[in-house]
Amino acid sequence: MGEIDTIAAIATPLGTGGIGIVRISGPDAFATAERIVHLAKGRRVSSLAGYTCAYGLAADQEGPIDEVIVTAFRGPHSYTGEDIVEISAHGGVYLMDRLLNACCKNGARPALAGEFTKRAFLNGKLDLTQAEAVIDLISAHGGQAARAALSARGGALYRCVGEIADRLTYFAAHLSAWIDYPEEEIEAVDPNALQCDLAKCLQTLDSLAGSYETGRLVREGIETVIVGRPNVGKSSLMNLMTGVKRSIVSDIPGTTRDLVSDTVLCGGFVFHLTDTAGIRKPDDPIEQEGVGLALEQIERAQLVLAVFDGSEPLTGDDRRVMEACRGLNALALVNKADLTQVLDAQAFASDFKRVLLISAHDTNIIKPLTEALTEMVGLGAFDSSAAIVANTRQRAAVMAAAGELREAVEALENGVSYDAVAVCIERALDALLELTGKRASQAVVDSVFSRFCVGK
Ligand SMILES: Nc1nc2c(c(=O)[nH]1)N(C=O)[C@@H](CNc1ccc(C(=O)N[C@@H](CCC(=O)O)C(=O)O)cc1)CN2
Ligand SMILES: Nc1nc2c(ncn2[C@@H]2O[C@H](COP(=O)(O)OP(=O)(O)OP(=O)(O)O)[C@@H](O)[C@H]2O)c(=O)[nH]1
Ligand SMILES: [Mg+2]
Repeated sequence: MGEIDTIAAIATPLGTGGIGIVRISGPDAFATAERIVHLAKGRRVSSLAGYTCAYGLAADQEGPIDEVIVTAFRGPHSYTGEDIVEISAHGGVYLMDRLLNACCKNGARPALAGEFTKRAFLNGKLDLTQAEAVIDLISAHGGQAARAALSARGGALYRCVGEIADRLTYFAAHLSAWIDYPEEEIEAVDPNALQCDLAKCLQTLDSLAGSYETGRLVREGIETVIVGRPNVGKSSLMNLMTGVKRSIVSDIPGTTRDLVSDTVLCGGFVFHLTDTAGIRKPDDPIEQEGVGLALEQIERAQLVLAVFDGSEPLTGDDRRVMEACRGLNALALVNKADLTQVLDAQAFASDFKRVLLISAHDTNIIKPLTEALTEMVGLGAFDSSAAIVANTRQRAAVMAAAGELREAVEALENGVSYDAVAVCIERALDALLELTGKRASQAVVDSVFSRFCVGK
């Protein structure tokens, strides 16, 4: 390991903004900032106490750059655990670039992607799951994903895994003491109790591994397609949900021909909506292509919203839509609730998981619709404060640990030697410590931080 040096980066997005921040971290952070920023009233950057800020003028050898605010953090009480100075200037590509250059001529070097957070990890400020949560926080598109990432940043997964790791450490220690020092007065290992304890850990790991799919839906959003025969109100529903005039609406059947897509937030969850052409035996080749695209979307979607017109009897085209939805995750929306209803909800019972009466002209339906949508994709009871597995690295580690514990439980069941059980427990422990980074290889750590952006 070489000497720890001082790094600097632009921490705010590159563009025009009210304020832009250059962040400096490392042993020379204060000395570097002092050479660039001249504080008002004769104060010195190097004399600033932690968690204080001061007004000044930043300059390089060319002359003044901008008026700035300097914020001081004294290690270990900072994001990275090192000394940090943040210089906030007016946000602008030129100003930020020039400030960063000034830092790099005065004792700092440009930070690599993720290097601030990597230093925070190396200084014990966060574990690998918390570091990964920082990426998820930055890239969250909806409230639920952001809350889940914040829970992980706060250590939800870290604590859950840590508890299991602590118990496994205890079991492993007890087993090896029992095996290695049979003549000492060590409490006998009770195979039934151990099997039961391991099974409990295994159960927690299995449910954690299962949480990956839920987390993915929350992070990435749900591919949702709106289908139905012409004129039932698909585009009206699209516009109601997006809150803008996204699709053309008219009383002429066959208005929508192409796919129209947009992303909406419902209950803090992200839904990628696609409005489609009305499904019918088309009159012309262009419409025919639109119908083909609609049918393809049904196959691809994670959630199908099938719209019907409640004021009219079911037609052959309606039945074709029902058939296309059979066996899929589909919700029947009986539209035009404001008109006299002739459809019987029973008609949809066999092909759809749920039926909802709506009017695409009424914003009051958004609430019950949101509830139905989230329930349809299994997010009705989503708890954003619970520990979840947030990426494939985490899932692989959890599954590896679970696999080892399964083997340990089986070994106990079959009366195999305690040696074999101890080996499995040790391996499970390795997988969990790699997950949190307590015992992770350089390659694992590097690959986690390679996903970060510069300045984070
Ligand atoms: N200006 C600014 N805002 C920011 C950050 C930053 O680095 N700078 N962050 C960067 O991502 C996030 C906040 N993360 C931070 C985490 C810990 C500490 C910190 O000083 N920790 C100390 C003290 C904690 C305490 O008082 O309890 C410590 O850990 O000892 C600072 C920022 C978001 N907002
Ligand atoms: N009364 C009433 N009319 C509605 C409702 N929803 C939609 N409409 C009307 O139904 C007609 C068709 O609406 P669209 O949203 O264009 O229907 P579509 O399913 O997208 O039709 P295509 O694009 O042709 O497949 C329009 O005149 C809408 O104003 C509703 O809830 N109540
Ligand atoms: Mg339409």
